[in-house]
Amino acid sequence: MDPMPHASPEETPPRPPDPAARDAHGGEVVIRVRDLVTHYGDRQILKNVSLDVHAGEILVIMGGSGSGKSTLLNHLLGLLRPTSGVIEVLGKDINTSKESELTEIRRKFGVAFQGGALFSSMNLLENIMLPLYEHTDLDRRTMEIMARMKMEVVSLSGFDDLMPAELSGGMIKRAALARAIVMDPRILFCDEPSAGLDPVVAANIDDLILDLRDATGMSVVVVTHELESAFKIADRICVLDKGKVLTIAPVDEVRANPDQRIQNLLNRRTEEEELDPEAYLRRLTGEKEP
Ligand SMILES: Nc1ncnc2c1ncn2[C@@H]1O[C@H](COP(=O)(O)OP(=O)(O)OP(=O)(O)O)[C@@H](O)[C@H]1O
Repeated sequence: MDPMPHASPEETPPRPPDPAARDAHGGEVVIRVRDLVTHYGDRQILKNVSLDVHAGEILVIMGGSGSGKSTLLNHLLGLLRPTSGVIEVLGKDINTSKESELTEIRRKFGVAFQGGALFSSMNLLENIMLPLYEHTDLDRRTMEIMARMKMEVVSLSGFDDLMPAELSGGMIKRAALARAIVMDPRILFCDEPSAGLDPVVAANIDDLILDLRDATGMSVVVVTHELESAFKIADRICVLDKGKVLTIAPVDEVRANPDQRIQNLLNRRTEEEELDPEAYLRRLTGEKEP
């Protein structure tokens, strides 16, 4: 008997789906939030927030100051317990998960914090290796190689020995991204990845996030105030207002949404620029930004 019968073309087994090739809006759900309610003391901060994040998509969370973006992000990271509601990350309910299960889920996501959150006493290489120390038993040499591969991805090769105080704002953001992806996460969370950077450096960070997503197929959740950045990188935008989701939709739909609260948020930058007399004067005189 032929131990390996040849399959006819009709019998060819189906290929497993390629997550990177899936439709960003119809693919597997990697984060599922339902009716999330949270309080600080007596004050209700999030009001029945529901949203999904799909495999391979970039979801940008926007909203005015105090609208609840950081609170929502902290919930997704399992750092806060809600008053009620469900938060499932990669199929696990993180509110009811044990600490050991939470650690297992956290291995599968990376976080790039707003200020970089680099340890000032460690050099760049050590900072980027940190998650490997925390979550793996790899030998130091392997960790160094893995960290350097990610430093190359974010254009920080050769800066192993620099201390955080010696890095520019853009380098700190890139270092934070390198550390966040050093474990090849399924989900990357970025808190204000381009805030405080000049426009060219900020645009580089946006390109980097897009390239990382395209290369790995990971999902990315970004909290940002930067409108240009949101429009450039988002597949979908979730607009929060006073703890409620006003809309969660593709960029073009959000821009065309007639809701005045959404339009106020989207037009904020233009209004701010119009009201800035110094910027106006600089435009007239052709002087560069200080
Ligand atoms: N630890 C806390 N204790 C009490 N109230 C808090 C706490 N953290 C945040 N808040 C309040 O909760 C609300 C939502 O805050 P949050 O930081 O989530 O908003 P945000 O949209 O991220 O704002 P920003 O863009 O200014 O960072 C705000 O009114 C804030 O004052």
